[in-house]
Amino acid sequence: MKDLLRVTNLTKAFDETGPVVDGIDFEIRENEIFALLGPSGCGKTTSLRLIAGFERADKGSVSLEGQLLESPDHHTAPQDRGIGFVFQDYALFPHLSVIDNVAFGLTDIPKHKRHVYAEEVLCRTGMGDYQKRSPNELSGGQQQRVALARAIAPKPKLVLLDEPFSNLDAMLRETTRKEVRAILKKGGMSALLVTHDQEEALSFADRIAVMNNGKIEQVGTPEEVYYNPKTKFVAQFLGRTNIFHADATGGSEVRTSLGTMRLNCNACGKILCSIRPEHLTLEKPAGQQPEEVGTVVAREFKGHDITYHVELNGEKYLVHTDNRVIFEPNDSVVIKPLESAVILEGGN
Ligand SMILES: Nc1ncnc2c1ncn2[C@@H]1O[C@H](COP(=O)(O)OP(=O)(O)OP(=O)(O)O)[C@@H](O)[C@H]1O
Repeated sequence: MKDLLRVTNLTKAFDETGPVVDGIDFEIRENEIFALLGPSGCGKTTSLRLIAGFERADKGSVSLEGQLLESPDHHTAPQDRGIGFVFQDYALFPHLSVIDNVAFGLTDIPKHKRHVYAEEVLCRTGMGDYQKRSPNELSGGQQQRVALARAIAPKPKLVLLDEPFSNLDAMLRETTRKEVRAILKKGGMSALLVTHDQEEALSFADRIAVMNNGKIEQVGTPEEVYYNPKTKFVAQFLGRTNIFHADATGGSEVRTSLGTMRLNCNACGKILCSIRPEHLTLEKPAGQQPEEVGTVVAREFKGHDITYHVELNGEKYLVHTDNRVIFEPNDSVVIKPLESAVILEGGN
């Protein structure tokens, strides 16, 4: 797949406290949905605004299909970038009907054709029956689909989505997310989603850049960043995990307080590792040494699965099992790894 958007060493400071976007690099490919994921204040929205053209870059560049859009010496105006936006608060024009909202930006096509085309796009986003309504007569999810119709109607090469689902309740958020993804994929469009919600990024994007403190810590597919985090921050931000130290001796196995465990690569020396709770399971003790036997200290029953909190040698571990593995608090248990642990630091 060809690169569509290329962001190189992009840097922005608002004051002397230092850059809020600090030398980020990534590219978005054609037909790709990409997410910038990170905690509040890490610089996601500022990155998006630099790409959109609402902020000026201090260093680095943004280019689309090889055309420079932004650098310290160059600035293409937002409306000339071929980029569409969908914001958190939908930002529909309240005094215009749904169809007029969508037709508004279609200045490149003759006036008499604008409504015909706007109707076509509204049908594509499932809003064909609501053309005459005003935005305040729509639910949040419907407004969001109109906002998407308006953003994609001028056929932008790239659509920027800034926390577009965060004003929707949990149920509607999930369905709207699925629908929007399907619409973008069907239309062969590329999109950049900004979110602090890891589940949203994991389920919506083809690839994710995990951002912390103005920098990108890792770029990868949802599976890569979740199961093979490169840093402690990425491991912890993407979901619950167990972090532990170990002494590696040069091979791909290591003795840990959880017993002998495989590693994701050969390592030597002190290492910091991560293993997801669902990559561990529990068994009844059967002749293990006392230091290999832990105690269940709490249990979270969630219907189809269970998370156990287990104390072992003074450390707490999380173990996620299906609901057929039943232990009670105070039971003695042995923790068994089902997969390799991932090295986060050290080991070279
Ligand atoms: N116009 C501005 N002037 C000064 N500081 C700003 C400006 N815009 C953003 N900031 C600061 O830059 C930092 C990054 O903000 P940004 O909105 O990019 O973060 P974010 O990751 O999108 O956060 P959130 O998820 O809360 O929206 C924050 O500390 C913010 O206060």
